[in-house]
Amino acid sequence: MDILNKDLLIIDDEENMRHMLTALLTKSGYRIDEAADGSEGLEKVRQKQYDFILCDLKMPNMDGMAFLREAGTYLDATTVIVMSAYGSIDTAIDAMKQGAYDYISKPFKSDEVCLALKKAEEREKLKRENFQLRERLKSIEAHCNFANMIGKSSAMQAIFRLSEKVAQYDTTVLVTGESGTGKELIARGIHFKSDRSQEPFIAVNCGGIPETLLESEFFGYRKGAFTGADRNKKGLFEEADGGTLFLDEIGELPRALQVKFLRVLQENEVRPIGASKTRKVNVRILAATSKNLEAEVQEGRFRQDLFYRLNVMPLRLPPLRERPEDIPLLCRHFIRRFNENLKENIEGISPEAMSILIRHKWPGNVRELENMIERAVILTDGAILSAEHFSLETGHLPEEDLFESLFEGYSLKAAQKILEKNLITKALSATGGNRTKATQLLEISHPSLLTKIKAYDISL
Ligand SMILES: Nc1ncnc2c1ncn2[C@@H]1O[C@H](COP(=O)(O)OP(=O)(O)OP(=O)(O)O)[C@@H](O)[C@H]1O
Repeated sequence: MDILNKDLLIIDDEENMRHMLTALLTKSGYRIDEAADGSEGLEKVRQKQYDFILCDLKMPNMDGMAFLREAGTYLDATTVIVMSAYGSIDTAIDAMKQGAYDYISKPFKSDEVCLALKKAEEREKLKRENFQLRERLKSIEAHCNFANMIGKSSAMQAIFRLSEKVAQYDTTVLVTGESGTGKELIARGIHFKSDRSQEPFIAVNCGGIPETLLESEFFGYRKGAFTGADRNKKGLFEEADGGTLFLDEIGELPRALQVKFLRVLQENEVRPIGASKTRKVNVRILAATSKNLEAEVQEGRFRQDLFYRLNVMPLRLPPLRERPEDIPLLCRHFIRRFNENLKENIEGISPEAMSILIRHKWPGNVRELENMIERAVILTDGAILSAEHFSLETGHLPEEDLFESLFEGYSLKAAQKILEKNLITKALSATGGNRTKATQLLEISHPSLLTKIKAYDISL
C-alpha cells in the first residue's frame, strides 16, 4: 500500500507520546506534524489539509471532542482516529458520532496504531473509488439523453419528439429496427427522461440467456426450489422494481415464457420459482426487436395477446441507409468522441470519403459507422480521414447528397472556405505536391495558392 506523501497530524498533550508516534510513523512513510492541544490542532487544520489525524481526547485547553466540533468542515477530507484512555469507551463512541472514523485505547502497542491507519487507508481508497464510479455514472447518464442520440433527419426528429412525450408516462414501448439502429440508446433515453431516472435501468437480451435459465433469471427463485438453489435469488423483474426493464430481442422469448410475461404485464406481480405467494412489482417495460413481430404472430411463434400488450406505443427506428442526411452529423459526433477517448486530433473527413460513406448501405447501421470511424481514426496519421481509411467500395454520389454532407447552414463564406480547402488539398494530392501543376488545375496564381495553403493550414 502506498502511504508515501500522506500528511498526518498528531494532537496530544503528552510530549513523549508525540515523539514516540512521530518516530514510529515517519518510519512508515507519513509526513508528520504535531500539535500539543486542540486549539493548536485547529490552527494547523485551518492552514493545511491532512489525510489523517491521530487525536487524543483528554487534553487541557481544548480537548479532543471540542477540537472535532470546532474543526467541522475542515475535516471533510480527513480521516480522524481518536486516542482514548483505557475505560473511556463512551467518550470514544461520542467522538465517532462527531465524525471520527476509529479509536484506539491507550496504552496501545505500535502495531495497533499501524493497523488502525492501514484500515483508514483502505477506507480512503474505497471512498476514492466510490467517488470515481459515481462520476463515471454521471457521465454515462449525461450520455443517455436524446441530446446524445444524434439525428437531424425528419424521421429521427419525429422519434425524438415522440420519445420525449412518452417518457413522461409508464406506457410500454415497443422499439423496432434493424440491429445497430439505436434501439437500446433510445430506450435508455426514455428511461433517463422519465420520473424513474434515479431508479435502475436493466437491459437484458432475451436471446442471450439459455432457455433453461430464462425463467429463473426473470422471476428469481426461493431457496430449495430446485437442486442447487441454496439461497433466495431475485429475478430481473424484481431487480428492476421502481425502474425500467429493457427487454431486447423480445421476439426470441420462448412461447412457454411469453404467457408468464403477459401475466406480469397485466397483474404487475411475479412469482419466484418455489414461492407460494406472488410479489407486486412496479416495473416499466420497454421492449425491442429486430424481427417483424407481426409476422412472428402470423406464424404462431409469438403470442398475439403479448404482442398487443407490448405494442402500446410502437417506435420504429429507420435503418441508416434511409436517412443518409444523418451520416455527416453522426461522423462528427463519433470523431469528437474518439478524439477524446483515443487522444487524437482529427478535424474531419475528406469530401471523397464522405461521399463513399453516404453511398454505403450500412447493413450494421449506426454501430457499423461508429466502428468504422474508430478504425479510421486509429489508422490515420493526418488530421483528415480520407477514403483509404475506410475499407468501402467507392462510387459516385448524387450531387445534392454531397452538398448536404459538406455544408451546413447558409453561409456562402463558410462554404467557400470548405470548398477551397478541399479542392486545393485534392489538387496537391493529384499532382504529388507539385504546386505549379496544382495552380494550373485550380486555375489560380502561384502567390494566391501559397496564401491559401497558409490560411487553410494545408500540409502535404
Ligand atoms: N442516433 C444515434 N446517435 C448516436 N449514436 C448512436 C445512434 N444510434 C446508435 N448509436 C450507437 O450505435 C451503437 C448501437 O446502438 P444500440 O446498441 O442502441 O443499437 P440496437 O438497435 O439496440 O442494436 P442491437 O439490435 O444489435 O442490440 C451504440 O454504440 C450507440 O451508442
